Amino acid sequence: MAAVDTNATIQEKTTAEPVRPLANFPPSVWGDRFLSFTLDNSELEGYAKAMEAPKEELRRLIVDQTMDSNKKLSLIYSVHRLGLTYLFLQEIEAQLDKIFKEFNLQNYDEVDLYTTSINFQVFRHLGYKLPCDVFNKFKDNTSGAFKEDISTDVKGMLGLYESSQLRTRGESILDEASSFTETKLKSVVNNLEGNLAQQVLQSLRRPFHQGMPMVEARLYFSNYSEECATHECLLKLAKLHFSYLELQQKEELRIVSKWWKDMRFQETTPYIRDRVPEIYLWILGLYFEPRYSLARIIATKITLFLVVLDDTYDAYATIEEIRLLTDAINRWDMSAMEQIPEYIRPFYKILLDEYAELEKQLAIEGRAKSVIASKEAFQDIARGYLEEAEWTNSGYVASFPEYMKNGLITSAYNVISKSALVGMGDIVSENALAWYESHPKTLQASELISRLQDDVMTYQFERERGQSATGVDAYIKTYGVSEKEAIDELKIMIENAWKDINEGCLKPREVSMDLLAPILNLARMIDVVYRYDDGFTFPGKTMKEYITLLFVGSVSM
Ligand SMILES: CC(C)=CCC/C(C)=C/CC/C(C)=C/COP(=O)(O)OP(=O)(O)O
Ligand SMILES: [Mg+2]
Ligand SMILES: [Mg+2]
Ligand SMILES: [Mg+2]
Repeated sequence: MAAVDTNATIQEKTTAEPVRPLANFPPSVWGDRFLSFTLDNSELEGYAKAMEAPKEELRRLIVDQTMDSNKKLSLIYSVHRLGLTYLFLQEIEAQLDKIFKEFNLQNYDEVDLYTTSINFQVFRHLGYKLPCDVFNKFKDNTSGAFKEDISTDVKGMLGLYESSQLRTRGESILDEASSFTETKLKSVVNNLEGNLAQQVLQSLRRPFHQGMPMVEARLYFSNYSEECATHECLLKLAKLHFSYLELQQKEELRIVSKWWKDMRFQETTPYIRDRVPEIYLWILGLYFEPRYSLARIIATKITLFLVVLDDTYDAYATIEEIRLLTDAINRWDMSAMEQIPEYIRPFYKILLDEYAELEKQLAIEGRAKSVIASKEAFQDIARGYLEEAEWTNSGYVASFPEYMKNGLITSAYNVISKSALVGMGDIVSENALAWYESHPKTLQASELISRLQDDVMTYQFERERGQSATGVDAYIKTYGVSEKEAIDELKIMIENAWKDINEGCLKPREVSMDLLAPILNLARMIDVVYRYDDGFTFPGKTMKEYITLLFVGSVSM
């Protein structure tokens, strides 16, 4: 009998597939449908030309000195809700500077709740801290509660509800207003009809301030047709603007979908979530302005790399492979290819090539630093993901402070916000980049919202899969509270982080709103994706609805 080749059997044993934490994520709902779009540039230019006339007419209205200030603020509110502020920013700020300077609380004595709330929202959205005292007169002096009689004023209640989302720390009247109006609006919504019913339903589902600007603009156009019709030029400009943006965004989605397919990630790493339209929607949420087209494409690619990385660490690699891959990402050198497992080499090569290409392109503009900042943040998150994997591998449950220190990094909002800067052009000055690198409070708040909202919605799924580190379990362990109390506490932290973001967007700002908007909008996208469920792993509700609204239907107006 031939000697048993023990080496062979040992060899067989060691090459047997290791046990992998596969997640069997639901497949993409979109397939290749966004690849077939073809952009007709003459159609795009046609919309741009047609926008000129209504744009000039609207500009004249905005600067019209004869218009009553409440009417002017109401017009600016509709302009803002339709996503058109960026076309008139100087004119709008000049008007608001003037009206804000004349502010006097007595002027609001006779102003109704709805008008007061429109004024409040316009000023706060544009960065002016109109005092929340303007709402004091709607409270009963003796009981201190909101007067019951305002609860029949549905439009006023809706305006107060939307206003309360813009509160900062210490504005307790707006904390009360948020819950008071939400309760009242929920109690009447089923008896409402027409546009008002749609308006209340939409705000209760997601207030404008927490929504995705591009989608909110489309919903405003549908649900507030009367307000949009007050000026013909506003209606016309909004329609043409939506048509222009739709073509440009469908082309961007085609470009990133084609890139993803050409890179063959679904074949080389088939265990990952196939979510290209969802990640493009996420990045579109950061900035929809036409001038940020290239920025969206770059940021989408880098965020897709993050999905590959996160799912590799969470749903496929062994701890040994994770250690080798993290070391390779720290080394950031093609020579590290041989140390990492076969299946992840294509990803590693594409990652390094893509960043090298970006660095070369941006060096021409003298802005390679923004690429370096993004790359370093990418290396940082790989180390953060390794830390989580080590905890899971050893069964260690981190203390809450320890978890959060790592969790702000694994929120991915540092690397995504820095990646969003890469294609934004000259607005990203040295000072702007230094501000981001200083890890400002507004960015930390957005990271906290991302980390904790995601944990609140995914911790059961992740706990079942043996992941020991989530914000919920760390909080329970550290403070010895029940799961429900832990979740309630995390939600309070999220609410306070929103107040910090609101504060950070008020003048005088540390950097221009162009640089704050991606951070604010990243927080908004967490509400879009995780308010009701884990809308990214299971994207069949909100994300599917938003992708259909923006990229499948046509702008039927
Ligand atoms: C954490 C978070 C919401 C990040 C949002 C930014 C973003 C799109 C990151 C890319 C990786 C990703 C989709 C994580 C969310 O899923 P997950 O629940 O698997 O993330 P986790 O493994 O960090 O919990
Ligand atoms: Mg994950
Ligand atoms: Mg993860
Ligand atoms: Mg999660």
